[in-house]
Amino acid sequence: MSTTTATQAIDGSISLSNRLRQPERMQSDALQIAHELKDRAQGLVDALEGPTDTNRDLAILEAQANVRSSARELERLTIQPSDFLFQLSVSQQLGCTFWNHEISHQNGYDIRDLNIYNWMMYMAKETAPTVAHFVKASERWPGSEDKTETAYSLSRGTDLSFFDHINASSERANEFGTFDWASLGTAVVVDVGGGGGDASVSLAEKFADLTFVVQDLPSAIETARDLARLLPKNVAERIQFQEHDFFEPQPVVKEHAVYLLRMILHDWPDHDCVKILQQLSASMQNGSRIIIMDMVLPRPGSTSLEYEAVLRQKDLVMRQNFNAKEREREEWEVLVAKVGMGIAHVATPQGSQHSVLEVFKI
Ligand SMILES: C[S@@+](CC[C@H](N)C(=O)[O-])C[C@H]1O[C@@H](n2cnc3c(N)ncnc32)[C@H](O)[C@@H]1O
Repeated sequence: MSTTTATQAIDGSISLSNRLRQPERMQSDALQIAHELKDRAQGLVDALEGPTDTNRDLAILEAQANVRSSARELERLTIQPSDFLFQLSVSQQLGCTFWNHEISHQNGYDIRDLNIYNWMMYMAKETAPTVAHFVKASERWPGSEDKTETAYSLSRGTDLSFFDHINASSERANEFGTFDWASLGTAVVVDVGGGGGDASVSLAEKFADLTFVVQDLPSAIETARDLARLLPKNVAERIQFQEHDFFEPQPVVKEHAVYLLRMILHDWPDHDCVKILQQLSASMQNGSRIIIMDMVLPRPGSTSLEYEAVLRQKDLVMRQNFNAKEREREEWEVLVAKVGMGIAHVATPQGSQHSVLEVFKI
């Protein structure tokens, strides 16, 4: 193995171990040994990169033996689901070069790939607890075909079915809960660039006094209207669909109207956002406001590396697709100030990547 390969492997494992060094995993033996393994692997790299003298070969042999010993210890452990990823990441990056580890060779995943990493985190956090409760659930409800008597519901301590539980705790439900929609009374919510109207439908189901106008380009509105035929009457009768280009003057002009921009502005560079906001500003009346639901990027280093990487990856996707971007709080402030507006409130619901920004005309 070249020293470059070794160094890359170590670098990779160091950044991964930082990403995975969450408090809930600190207690396990596996983690301790994995850290020891990492240190010992670093020792091997040092030995390999060390000065070429008579002690070098001995140092390499000794370091290699240390690595093997930690690796064997790690392999002997029964590893908890949350530790599995850590072991896998270490063995992926170190193991395949130092020893033949079954998992790394069989699966061939590169855990440095964020998608693979996210998938594995999902498996460990979401799927593993369900799997772990399968036997108990089978014992408690032998042969049950009831949607609420599952390993999933047992593992989450809920009486709800999978989908009801997901919906009750979903990011969207959470996200919408951040703003006091009920306080608007009988206002109209204009869902600007509302797509299929999903956001309006979710809100209409919860807030019976609100009415909605979902605006989008003609083809999107056509599809949305088709889908709306499936909605229950008490929801459908409060949602209108309207073809509207948000670069054109806003047709809904009403006191207390709320203009919802959900996942819109991140698709556009600043100069286009200014045009979109100017059209809304021109139509805003007494008590009107804009609710922006979009990402507010954390300042570099202010959150975990892993979380920041996920968000910044989305920032790159915006750049790659639209020459647009995700914005930090200061960037949002500068943007809305360009159209004479200010941000009254920013809230980031727990578990959501989106924030809710309440924007008023100054
Ligand atoms: C990322 S989607 C967001 C949809 C919706 N707001 C949501 O939260 O699910 C962006 C939406 O903007 C719409 N859009 C793009 N350009 C538009 C324009 N010039 N006028 C109105 N809508 C537009 C797209 O059709 C699409 O539905």
